[in-house]
Amino acid sequence: MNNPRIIVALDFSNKKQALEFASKLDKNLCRIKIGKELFTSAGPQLIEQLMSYGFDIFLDLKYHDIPNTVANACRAASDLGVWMVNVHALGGRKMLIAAQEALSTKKTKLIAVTLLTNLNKSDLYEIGLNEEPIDIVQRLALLASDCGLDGVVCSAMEAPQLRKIISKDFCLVTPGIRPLNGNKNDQARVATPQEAIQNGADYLVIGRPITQSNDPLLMLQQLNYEIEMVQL
Ligand SMILES: O=c1ccn([C@@H]2O[C@H](COP(=O)(O)O)[C@@H](O)[C@H]2O)c(=O)[nH]1
Repeated sequence: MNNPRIIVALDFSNKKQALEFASKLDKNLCRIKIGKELFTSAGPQLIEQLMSYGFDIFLDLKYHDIPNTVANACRAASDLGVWMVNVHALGGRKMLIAAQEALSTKKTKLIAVTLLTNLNKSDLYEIGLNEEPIDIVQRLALLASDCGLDGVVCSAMEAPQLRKIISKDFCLVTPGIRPLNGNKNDQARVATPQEAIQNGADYLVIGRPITQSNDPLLMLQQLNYEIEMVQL
């Protein structure tokens, strides 16, 4: 597979568990996402190791700070040679532009988180955002696109609307993916893998449905098969 669409969220607490799990995966069937928990415990050395096994790495640290700080963090991430890194779109235009300009190699894709997929309308109301999730996601995605970023993180529920208004090269990365009738855990805005692809998602971030499966490789193969069926 030239362009694996599944990004496995390697949400483990330490390097040993993460490497053991990664050894069960196939680099031709997935990319790997390293988030805050694993990066804090294992650091950049783990990224280098996984890249040496041939995996593309999405460094999901969701930077959100003043422009100078975020720009320097993005430069450090692209120096590591990761495939993708992200920031929060809520950091605003100046931060997004500084981050984009700071990448040391344009081989690293920079994307912006719009609204976390665990948030629903009442969570948003509580923090003073009295709008539909889709309206907020759309506004932040347009901002990210205007600032020259490569794409956004959104839920697959919002992908159809974004596909109507932003160029097809703009990458939509969708967590909150659950098999039909699967446990939602702490996710709110969810979709099945088939729905995500039909809705126009480019990449599907999938954690627990794969990491907690009895046979992760088989699960990965099945999910890829389901995705391919939609693409035919
Ligand atoms: O809006 C967002 C942004 C990032 N994530 C991350 O994706 C995975 C999802 O894991 P699951 O186990 O499939 O729920 C996780 O690492 C999150 O930090 C997200 O869920 N939503």
